[in-house]
Amino acid sequence: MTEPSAAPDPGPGAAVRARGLGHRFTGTADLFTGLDFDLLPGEVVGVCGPSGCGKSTLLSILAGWLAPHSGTLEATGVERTGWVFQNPFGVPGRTALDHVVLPLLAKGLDRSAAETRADEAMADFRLEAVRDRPFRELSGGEAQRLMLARAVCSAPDLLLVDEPTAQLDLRTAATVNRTLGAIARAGTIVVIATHDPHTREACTRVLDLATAAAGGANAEGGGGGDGAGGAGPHAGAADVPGSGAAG
Ligand SMILES: Nc1ncnc2c1ncn2[C@@H]1O[C@H](COP(=O)(O)OP(=O)(O)OP(=O)(O)O)[C@@H](O)[C@H]1O
Repeated sequence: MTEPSAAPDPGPGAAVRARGLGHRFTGTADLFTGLDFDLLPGEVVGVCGPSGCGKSTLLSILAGWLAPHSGTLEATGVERTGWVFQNPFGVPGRTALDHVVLPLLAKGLDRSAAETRADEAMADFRLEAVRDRPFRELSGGEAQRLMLARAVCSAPDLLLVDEPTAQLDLRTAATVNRTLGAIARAGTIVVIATHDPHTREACTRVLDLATAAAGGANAEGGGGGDGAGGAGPHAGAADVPGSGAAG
C-alpha cells in the first residue's frame, strides 16, 4: 500500500500532558473527571463515548479555547493547532484548490509549488475530482476532507478532528483513517473525536469518556491498531508499540 504523501513538518518535541482533567458547564453534571493522559507525536488518539459525553468539549480544552473546570493541561512545543470541524465553513465561491493553497501561500510558497503540494494533499483525501469546484458545490464529506487537506498543509503540531468519517462511505473512510495515521507518523499529534468503530480501531490509543464520566477512572484503552496498549495511569506514546494507526 502506498503511504499517503501528507508529510507535515511540525516542530520537535510537541507534547500535551493532562492531569486530573475534568469539565462541567454551569448548571450541568460532570462530563468527565480525573482524566490523566499524555499525548506525543506519532499517536492517533481516539476520543470516544456516547453522544453528549463531552468529546467536542475535550477537543475545545485541548485547543485552548476552553479552560477545564478541574485539573491541568500543559502543552509544550505546540505552536500550531489545527481543528477540523464536522461541518466546516468555507468560502462559497472559491474553489476547493484555493482553500488548500491558502496556508501554503501564507507559508511563503509560490503559487506553482503551493498547487503541487495542495494537489498531493487533496489526492490523499480522494479529492481530485472536486479540485476546481467551488466550495458551495461540495458535499458535507468532501468539505470536511478538504479542511483536513488544508489543515495538513498547515503542518500543525496538534491536529484535532471531529468525526472525520461520519459522512463517508467505508472506502473513503478507510482512506481518511490511513491518511490521519500517516500524518501522525510524520510527527503530528492527532486527536480524533469519533463514534466510528473503524476509526476507533485505527487509533493507537483511545480515551473513553464514558468511563471518565464515572468519576476519576483513568479512561485510556488501546486502540485497535496493532493492539496498541496505553492503558494505565499516565500512559503515553512510550506505552504505544508501533504505529498501529490505520495501516
Ligand atoms: N457552552 C455550553 N454550555 C452548556 N452546556 C454545553 C455547552 N457546550 C456543550 N454543552 C453540553 O455539554 C455536553 C457535551 O457536549 P459535547 O458537544 O462536548 O458532546 P459530544 O460528546 O461531542 O457529543 P456528540 O457526539 O453528540 O457530538 C452536551 O450535553 C452539551 O449539550
